[in-house]
Amino acid sequence: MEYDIVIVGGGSAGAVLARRLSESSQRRVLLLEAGPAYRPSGYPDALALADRVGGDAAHDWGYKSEAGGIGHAIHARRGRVLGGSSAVNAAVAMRARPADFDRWAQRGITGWSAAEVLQSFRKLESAPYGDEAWHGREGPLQVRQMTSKALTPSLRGFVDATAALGFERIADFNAETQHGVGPYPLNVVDGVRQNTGIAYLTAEVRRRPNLEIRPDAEVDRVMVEGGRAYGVRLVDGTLIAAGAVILSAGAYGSPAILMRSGIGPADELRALGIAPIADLPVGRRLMDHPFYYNVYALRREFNAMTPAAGAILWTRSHEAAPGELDLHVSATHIWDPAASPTGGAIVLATALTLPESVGTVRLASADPRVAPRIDFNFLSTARDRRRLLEGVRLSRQIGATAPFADLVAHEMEPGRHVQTDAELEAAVVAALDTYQHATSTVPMGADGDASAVVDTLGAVRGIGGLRVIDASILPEIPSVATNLTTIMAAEHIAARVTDWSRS
Ligand SMILES: Cc1cc2nc3c(=O)[nH]c(=O)nc-3n(C[C@H](O)[C@H](O)[C@H](O)COP(=O)(O)OP(=O)(O)OC[C@H]3O[C@@H](n4cnc5c(N)ncnc54)[C@H](O)[C@@H]3O)c2cc1C
Repeated sequence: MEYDIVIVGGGSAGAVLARRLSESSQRRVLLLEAGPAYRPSGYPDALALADRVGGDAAHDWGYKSEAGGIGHAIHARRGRVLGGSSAVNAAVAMRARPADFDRWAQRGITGWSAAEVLQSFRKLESAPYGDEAWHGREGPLQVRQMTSKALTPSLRGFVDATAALGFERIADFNAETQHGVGPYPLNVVDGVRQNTGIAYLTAEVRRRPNLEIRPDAEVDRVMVEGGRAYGVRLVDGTLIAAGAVILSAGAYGSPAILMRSGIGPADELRALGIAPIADLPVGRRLMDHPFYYNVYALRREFNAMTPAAGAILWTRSHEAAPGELDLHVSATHIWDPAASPTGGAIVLATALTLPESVGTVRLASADPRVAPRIDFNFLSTARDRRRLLEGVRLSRQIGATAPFADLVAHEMEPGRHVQTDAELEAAVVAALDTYQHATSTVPMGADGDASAVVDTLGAVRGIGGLRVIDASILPEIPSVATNLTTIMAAEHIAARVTDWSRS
């Protein structure tokens, strides 16, 4: 056998694992990535420039969700490149809150308390600001706090208008207090998005003789015999043997690979002609943040749209549980200026950050070239609808408050003709998008939790030598963007597993 460990997917989590696991020169690590692997300084502009969000078609998996209850499909973006979705995201570097980890504990999950994960959050970052109690100074990921001065006039107007409505100003969302408004922390340096292919897989790390990174290598399935994973098969039929397999293919990729390998809901697999080897609830707990864009045309004299991100209000609906912050209003310029009559626009996007609606990821076919079926099942509860609409009303209230209101020409979306609750609900549902934060399709859980697929260190139940470590194992979606929490999860597990071949 040539490799001790094969990691499938070099995204937010996979790049972390490739670096950490190859720190021991005795361990031979292979990282397989379906997309290309650019040099750290060689990413094309479509991926490198932080103001361009979502990448391009050449580096996207092209997934579309099912229309479902909201009546339309959504482009579920995922980066297909070394760095994964961290190479196409908005580079907002915010951590899950202690209240998020408290909910994990309520599920019986141990080892992931707010105090325990804080050390892993500190370990991942290099932040030249903030209190050392919260921040790391020497981690691979460069994180910078946007200042009010660096914001465009309209983004600053958003912060000031929100503060004028009585919300607290937050200088550092990654410290003790999150309830309020302030500029984003970003993993951006000199306008370049620091994806994990850059931050974790530096030229020096890539030179390690015991680490091989193989691009353009798409995995079909995990090879399992006698209840043990012994390698993977690529879509082109190549077999690769390894002592242990880690799936880090993301919230759509990892469940799809598991199911093609016979690990998933047995009835569904049989119906597709796949022989089940472990009947587990893979793909049954898809969670994501529903997202609605309240858009304003900027007045021509305030048309600046760079930097694109931004600032955020993190707050709670009237129905939030105690201690929870279940709404975001995120202010960015991620909008085509040509679509604005004034040549400039600002988006106040509302997200429900603690949705109770749960969706699914299923296989459409045993053929790895066929995309999985993604059903977000957004707004399937009345409470989710009410809370999201409360957020959109708040966003429009900010939109009508000075100084923001003085900087914009008019509201473009949903537009002034939308006034009644029924009109607003119809407009929000018709244009609903995802925040692109899919999680929990291969959820971790305590022993005895029948809805879990992996244990608290990512080991797949009942299969030896197989782990899943990426956004799919988060037991539920955190109330914030998911990149930092995914990177943290990889750091957290990498530091705790002592024998990767056992599970
Ligand atoms: C447009 C967009 C904007 C976002 N904005 C933010 C933001 O500003 N802040 C934030 O915190 N989060 C953001 N997110 C979410 C965040 O980026 C993701 O939660 C995070 O990157 C997920 O990490 P992951 O390791 O689970 O998966 P990914 O990073 O997606 O990595 C999976 C990797 O596996 C590879 N792969 C998949 N299948 C296979 C296969 N069969 N064989 C081989 N390789 C495979 C993929 O190509 C990819 O490289 C955004 C996401 C998107 C798409």
